[in-house]
Amino acid sequence: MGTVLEVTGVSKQYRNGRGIKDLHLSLEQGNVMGLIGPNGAGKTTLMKCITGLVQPSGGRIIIFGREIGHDYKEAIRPVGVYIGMGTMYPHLSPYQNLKMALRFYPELGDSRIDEVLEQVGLLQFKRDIVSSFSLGMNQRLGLAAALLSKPSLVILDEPANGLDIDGMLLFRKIVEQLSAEGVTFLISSHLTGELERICSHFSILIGGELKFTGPTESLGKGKSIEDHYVERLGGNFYAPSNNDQYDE
Ligand SMILES: Nc1ncnc2c1ncn2[C@@H]1O[C@H](COP(=O)(O)OP(=O)(O)OP(=O)(O)O)[C@@H](O)[C@H]1O
Repeated sequence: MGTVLEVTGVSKQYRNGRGIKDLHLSLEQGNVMGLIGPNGAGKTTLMKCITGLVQPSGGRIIIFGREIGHDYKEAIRPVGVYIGMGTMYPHLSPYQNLKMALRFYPELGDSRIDEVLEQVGLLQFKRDIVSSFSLGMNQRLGLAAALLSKPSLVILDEPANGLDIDGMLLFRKIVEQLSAEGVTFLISSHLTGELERICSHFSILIGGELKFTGPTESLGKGKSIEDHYVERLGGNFYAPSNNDQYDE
């Protein structure tokens, strides 16, 4: 088993001073890493840095031995990503959206679209218009898009939000099956109970700083991820500021 992702001293400071500070994280092949933290902790920012959607202010990110700052195209090739809604064209169907994404993977045929839509339970809605989709259906489609290229590292930002019970079971099954085949996952979520079921490892991010990273089995007997998280907060429940200014 090799190292898939190495995040070394990664920081991102937005102009409003917020962001993430000096994060160190490492994922081995087949790991399912859950990323938890309060609203505004920096989970999405970290994922955006890893996938090159945001330029870090410092540090190094290496995916399968390739540094994304130097060799972005090759480093990102084995990565499947779903970071939030709004990445699909709403006036197009799932088929049309995925067909566009498939252009970057000439080795994969059209049948791959049906395969991933089937996997996430959306095949019957293949020709519907995405703008008619519910939150859960959008989440399923995002997961399908992330899996389309048969990635070796899958990065999912709050993929379980809005999923119904069937969707949750499907999601769990997909993660279990693929990780058993050696696919590595980084998944952010507020659903700690769900993460406990699927994650081999978890990390806690609070106020842009990593407070814990380690195997789920290192939780003490009878202790949940939520207990661990509350301990790390040290009773200081975090309230995100309401004067967010969005800039790079
Ligand atoms: N483009 C931006 N410009 C300025 N500040 C930003 C930007 N994006 C995020 N931030 C700030 O950086 C911090 C981390 O945000 P981020 O979205 O990474 O948190 P998160 O952990 O994903 O939160 P949530 O659980 O609410 O999705 C927040 O304080 C947020 O306001």
